[in-house]
Amino acid sequence: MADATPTPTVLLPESEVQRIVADLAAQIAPVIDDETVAAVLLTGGLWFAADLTRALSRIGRNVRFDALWLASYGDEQSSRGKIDIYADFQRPIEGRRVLIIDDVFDTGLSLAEAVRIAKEKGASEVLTVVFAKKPWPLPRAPEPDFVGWDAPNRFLVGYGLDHAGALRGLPDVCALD
Ligand SMILES: O=P(O)(O)OC[C@H]1O[C@H](OP(=O)(O)OP(=O)(O)O)[C@H](O)[C@@H]1O
Ligand code: HPA
Repeated sequence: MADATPTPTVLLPESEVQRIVADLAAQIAPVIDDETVAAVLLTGGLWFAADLTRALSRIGRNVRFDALWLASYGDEQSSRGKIDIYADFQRPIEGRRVLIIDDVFDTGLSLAEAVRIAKEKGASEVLTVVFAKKPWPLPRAPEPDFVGWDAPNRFLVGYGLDHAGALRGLPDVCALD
C-alpha cells in the first residue's frame, strides 16, 4: 500500500531544540524549588518534559515529577474542542507549586484544562511551560508562562508531536504540510 504521509520538513534541528530547552531551564529554575511538581501532559509532552527536567537538574534544580494524561486531537489535525481525561495526577498536589509542561500550545484548550484541574486539586501556584506556541487569531487564556519557540502556523511533528500517533520520536521539530 502506498504511504500518503508527506515527508517532514525540518524547522528546528535537534541542536536548536536542546539550546531552547537549556534556555528555558535557566529562566524557570529561579522561580521554582525542589518541592515543585513538574507535571507533564501526556502523551506529547513526554519528550520535552524529560529534557527539561534533566536540563533543570544540570543547573541544580531537582523537581518532583507527575503526569496528567489528556487528549483532544485523536488522530485528527485539528482539536475536537473537547478534552478527554485518561489519567489524573498520581500524587496529591494540594498546597504545592505545579509546573505544567507540554509540547505545543495551539487552541490553548489542553493547557487551560490542565490548569483548571491543578487548581481544582488545590495547587498553591500553577506555572506553565510549552516548547512551541502556535499563532492564533483570538486571545487564548491562560497564556503559557514560558514559551520556548514561536512556531509557524503549520502542522508540526517530532519531539513528541504526532501525526495520528506516528513521528513523535523524531529528534527535530518538523512540519508535515
Ligand atoms: O492547544 P491545543 O489545541 O489544546 O493543542 C495542544 C495539545 O494537543 C496535543 O495533544 P493531543 O490532544 O493531540 O494528545 P497527545 O498529547 O496524545 O498528542 C499536544 O500534545 C497538546 O497537549
Ligand atoms: O501542530 C500540531 N502537531 C501535532 N499535534 C498538535 N496538537 C496541536 N497542534 C499540533
